[in-house]
Amino acid sequence: MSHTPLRTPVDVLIRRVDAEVPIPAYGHPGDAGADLVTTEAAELAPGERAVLPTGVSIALPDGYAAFVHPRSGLAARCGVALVNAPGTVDAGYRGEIKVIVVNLDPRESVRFERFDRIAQLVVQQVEKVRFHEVAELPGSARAEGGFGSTGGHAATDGAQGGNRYASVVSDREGQ
Ligand SMILES: O=c1ccn([C@H]2C[C@H](O)[C@@H](COP(=O)(O)OP(=O)(O)OP(=O)(O)O)O2)c(=O)[nH]1
Ligand SMILES: [Mg+2]
Repeated sequence: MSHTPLRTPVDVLIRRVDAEVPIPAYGHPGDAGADLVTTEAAELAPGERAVLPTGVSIALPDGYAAFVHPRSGLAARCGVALVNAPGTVDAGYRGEIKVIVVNLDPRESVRFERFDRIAQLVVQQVEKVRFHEVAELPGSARAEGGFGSTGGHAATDGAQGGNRYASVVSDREGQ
């Protein structure tokens, strides 16, 4: 089945900081993210992180932002994550887009060669809000429930915050 775009693509100006870098491209029609490459080779030991250059800078229209997302293949195969996922590229940012990668594999190093695809860029419209301070917020069904308040696991039902999870994990490890 052919893919008919429902919307006209948004035009984004791009500048190559590295003369040879490929322009970010969508792998398939309908993909949300255009792949970003690293222009520098790098080797990360287990637990090590690096800020890798992508060789491109962009000028987004006002009202848009771009988000640097991880690639699931790299995550599943090598344990590579983005420290700040998703990274936020502001509309006014004209510097080179960088990717903050970390090797979460406990044993294996990971090596990136120049022009390996390391992340993907998702461009989205974003709202700008005005904050209006009030003494009381309007009620809601969820109210202040969060952090596992809907349950789903007997051990965490009724948990009020993050500490409870830490004790659940350590209890299991001791078994
Ligand atoms: O993964 C990322 C995240 C950010 N940036 C660039 C674009 C973004 O517009 C700028 C600032 O990012 P952010 O606001 O997340 O960082 P900050 O620590 O708040 O820095 P600043 O004080 O410059 O806003 O850095 C990247 O190139 N890659
Ligand atoms: Mg900031």
